[in-house]
Amino acid sequence: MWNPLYLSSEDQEQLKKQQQQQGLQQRLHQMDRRQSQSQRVQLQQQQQQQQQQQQQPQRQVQFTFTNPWGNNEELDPYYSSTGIGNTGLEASNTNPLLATEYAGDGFDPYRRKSSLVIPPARAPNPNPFEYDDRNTYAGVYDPQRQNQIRNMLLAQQQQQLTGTRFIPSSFYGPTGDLHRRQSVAVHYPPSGPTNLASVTNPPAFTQAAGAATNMMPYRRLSCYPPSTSPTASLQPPYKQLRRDAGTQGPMVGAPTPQQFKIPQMQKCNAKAELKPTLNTTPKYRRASLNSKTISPLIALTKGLITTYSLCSPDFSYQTSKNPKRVLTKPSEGKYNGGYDNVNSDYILYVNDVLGTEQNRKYLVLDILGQGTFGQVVKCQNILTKKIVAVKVVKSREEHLTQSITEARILDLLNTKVDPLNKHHILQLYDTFVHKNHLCLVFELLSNNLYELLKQNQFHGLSMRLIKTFTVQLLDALCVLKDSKLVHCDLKPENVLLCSPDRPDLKVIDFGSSCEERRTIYTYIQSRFYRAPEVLFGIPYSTSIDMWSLGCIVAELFLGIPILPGVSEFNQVSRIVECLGYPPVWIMDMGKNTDRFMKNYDTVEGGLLLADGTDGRMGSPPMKYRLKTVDEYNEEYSANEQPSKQYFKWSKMPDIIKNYRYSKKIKGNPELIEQEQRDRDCLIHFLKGVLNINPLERWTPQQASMHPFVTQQPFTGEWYPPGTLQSPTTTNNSTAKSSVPPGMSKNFGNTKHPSLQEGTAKEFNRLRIGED
Ligand SMILES: Nc1ncnc2c1ncn2[C@@H]1O[C@H](COP(=O)(O)OP(=O)(O)OP(=O)(O)O)[C@@H](O)[C@H]1O
Repeated sequence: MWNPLYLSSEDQEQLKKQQQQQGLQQRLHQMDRRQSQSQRVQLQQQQQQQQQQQQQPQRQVQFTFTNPWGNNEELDPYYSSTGIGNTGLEASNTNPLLATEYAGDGFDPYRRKSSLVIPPARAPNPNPFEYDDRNTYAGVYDPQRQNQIRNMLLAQQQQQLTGTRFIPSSFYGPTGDLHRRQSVAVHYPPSGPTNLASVTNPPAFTQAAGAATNMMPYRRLSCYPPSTSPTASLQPPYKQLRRDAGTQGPMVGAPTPQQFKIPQMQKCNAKAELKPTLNTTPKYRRASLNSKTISPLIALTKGLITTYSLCSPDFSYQTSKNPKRVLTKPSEGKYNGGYDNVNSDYILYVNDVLGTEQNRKYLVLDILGQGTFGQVVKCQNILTKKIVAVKVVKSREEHLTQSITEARILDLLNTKVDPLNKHHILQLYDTFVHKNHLCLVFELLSNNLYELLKQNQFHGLSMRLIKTFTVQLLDALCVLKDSKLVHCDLKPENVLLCSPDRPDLKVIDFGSSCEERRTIYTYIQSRFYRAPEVLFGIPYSTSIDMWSLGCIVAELFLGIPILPGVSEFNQVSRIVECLGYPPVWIMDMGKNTDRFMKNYDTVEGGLLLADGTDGRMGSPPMKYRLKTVDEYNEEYSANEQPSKQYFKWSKMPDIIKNYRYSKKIKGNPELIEQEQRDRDCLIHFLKGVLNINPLERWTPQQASMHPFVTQQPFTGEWYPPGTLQSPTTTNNSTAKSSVPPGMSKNFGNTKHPSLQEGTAKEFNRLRIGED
C-alpha cells in the first residue's frame, strides 16, 4: 500500500476519542452559563471515565517490562495509581536492575521512598592541580615513559607551530569562519519571508516553487548540496504527489488523480484477516535502479538515496559531507590551533576519527561523560569494530601528568594485580596521543551508581542489590589495599555497571589515585565522601577509601547522600552531628582543626555560648567543640548557613533505623521484622566503616567478613577477627589525646614529610574562598 500519510487504525481510534473528548469539553463550556449543576457533574464524570479508559491500556503497556533474572511483573500499582512515576518510572523501567529480583524479598524496587524530592547538589570533585603550587608530580611507576610521552606531545606541538591546520571546506560556514562546523540542529533560515508551507515543504516540492527562488532551496538536514537543489521541474516524490492529486493536473510519470485511488484502512482483528493483495506489476514506477519493484518501505528507508537519485539527477550523496554533531561544549576553538576550546578540551564531533595508526583509529560515536580531566566518548575501533570508551584528556600539562599516572596505575592493576579481570577494576586497553591530547582507551561500561539512583527517583535500592554492590566494591578495595594504592575519589559516579541488565560493577577513574607512601595531595576526594582525616589535614592512607565506601553504601540505602556538606565546615559539622567528634589526637594533629573547632586550652573565659551551653553535639571530647555557624562566619567573613536537614533524625543509626518502610511491607509483620534485622546489620556495618578514627576503621578485608556482606545471621554483636572490640564500643568514645603509634606527636607543628611544601598554606587560603 502506498500511502505514508494514511492513519493506522489505532491512530484513527485515538483521533475519534480526541474528537469525542473535544465535543464533551465544548458542551461543558456551553453549559457553564446555561445548564444545571447536576448535568454538569454528570458530564464531568462521563469525561473522567473516558479519560480513564483511554489511559488504562497505555499504562499497562508502559509499565510492563521484562526482568532478565526473574518473572515478568508489573510495577507496583501504587505508583501508577498515584501517578508518582509518570516520568520517573518510565526511566526506572529502563534499568532491569531496579526490577524485581534485586528489589528484595517480594519488595517493589521503589520501596524506600525518600522524603526528599530534590536531592542535594552533587559534591564537586576537587581539582588537585588548582591547589598545588608545584605541579611537578611525576608518574608513579615510570617517569622515563612519562617523559617519552611528553616529548611526543612537544614534537606534535612543534609540527603544529610550523604547519597549518587542514580544515575541510565543508566545515566553513556561510561567513567563512574557521570554526564553523555546524551542528545539525542549526538550520539555514530562508532569506525571504517565511510561511509554514515553506518550512514544512521544500519549495521545490510545492506549487509555489517557481516563485520561491529566493528561499533556501533545501530544508534543514537536507542532503541536497546547494548547487544541486531540486527544482520545480523535477518529479516530486509520491507523498507530495498524493497530496496534490485532485488539486492539479497529472505530472510527469505520475498517475492521474483518477488512476490514483487512495486505499481505505480497514480494521483487522485477527492475523487471518490479513489478505495482502500482491501487485505484481505496479501501475507506476517504484524507486529501484535495476527497474525491479521494491517495497515503499525499502524505498523510503534503505533505498532512500536511490529514491532521491531517481527523483533528481543532480542529487549526489557523500557521507563525508554530512554535517557532524558537535559533542563538546563550549564548541568554539580557542587553543591548540583551534582544536581545543577554552577549557583545553578537544572539540569532538560525531564521526571524527581519533588516532592515526592503522589499528588504533577510533570513530567517535557519542559522548559518555565529562569530568575534571577530560571527556569520555563512546568510540568504535575502525579495524576491529570493537566498541570502547575513550577518555580524551585535556591538553594541560597538569592533567596530562596525572592522567599518565592513571594509565600507569591501571596498567599495573590490569597486568600484575588483576590479570584475570576478576576484581572489578576498569580495564585499560590502549593509550595514544591525538592532537596533543592523551587518549586512554577503556572497556565500555554502562551507567554509574548515581545515575542508577536517579533512575530510581532517588529512592533507596533494595537491601539485596546493596549487598551485591558492597561485596564487589570491597573486593576492589582489597586489591587496592594489597597494592598499597589509594583511589582517592571513590563516589557513586565512579562506580559503573558493566551492563544495564546485570548487577556487576567496576571501579573507574584512577585519575586522583596515588601510592600510599606518596600521598602528596591534601585536597582530595569529593566532599560528600571526604574522610575526616582529609578534612582535618592529617596523613591519610587507604582507609580514606573505606570512609567513601561507607558513604556510598549509606547512599544506596537512603537514595541520597548521608553527609551532603555544602562546604568543608558544613561537611565537618554534619560528620560531628551524625557520627560524633573525632578523637582528640586527630584534632591535636590536624592542620585545619583551628578552622572548624574551638579549643578549650586557647579560648579565654571558657567555651560557653550565649545560651549557656557549650554547643557540643554528639559525644564530645573535653578539649574541643565545633565552632558555631556565627563564629565561623565572623571569623572568616563567610556566609555559612545552618545545615539543611534532609532527614528527620540526625544520628546515623537513627536515620537508617527510622527510614520509612515501603507501603508493601507496612502491613506485613514478618517482612517488617526481616527488614529491621537487615537494618540493624547495616547499621553495625556502617559503624565499622564510618569509624571516624582511621586507625580503628575496618579494612576492606575485615569489612568483607561482616554478616552484612557474608549474609550470615547477624546476632547483634560482631567484631573483625583479630580485634577485641566491636565498633559499637569504640566509636566516638575515642577521646584519648595520646597520639597513636606511627604518628608523630609534633605533626601539627612540623611539616609532615609526605606533604608538599607550601601546599597546606595555599590550600587553606584557597579553601576559605571555596567555602
Ligand atoms: N569506561 C567507561 N564506560 C562508560 N562510561 C564511562 C567510562 N569511563 C568513564 N565514563 C563516564 O564518564 C564520566 C567521567 O569519567 P571519569 O570519572 O573517568 O572522568 P574524570 O575527568 O576523571 O572525572 P572526575 O571529575 O570525576 O575526576 C563517568 O562518570 C562515566 O559516566
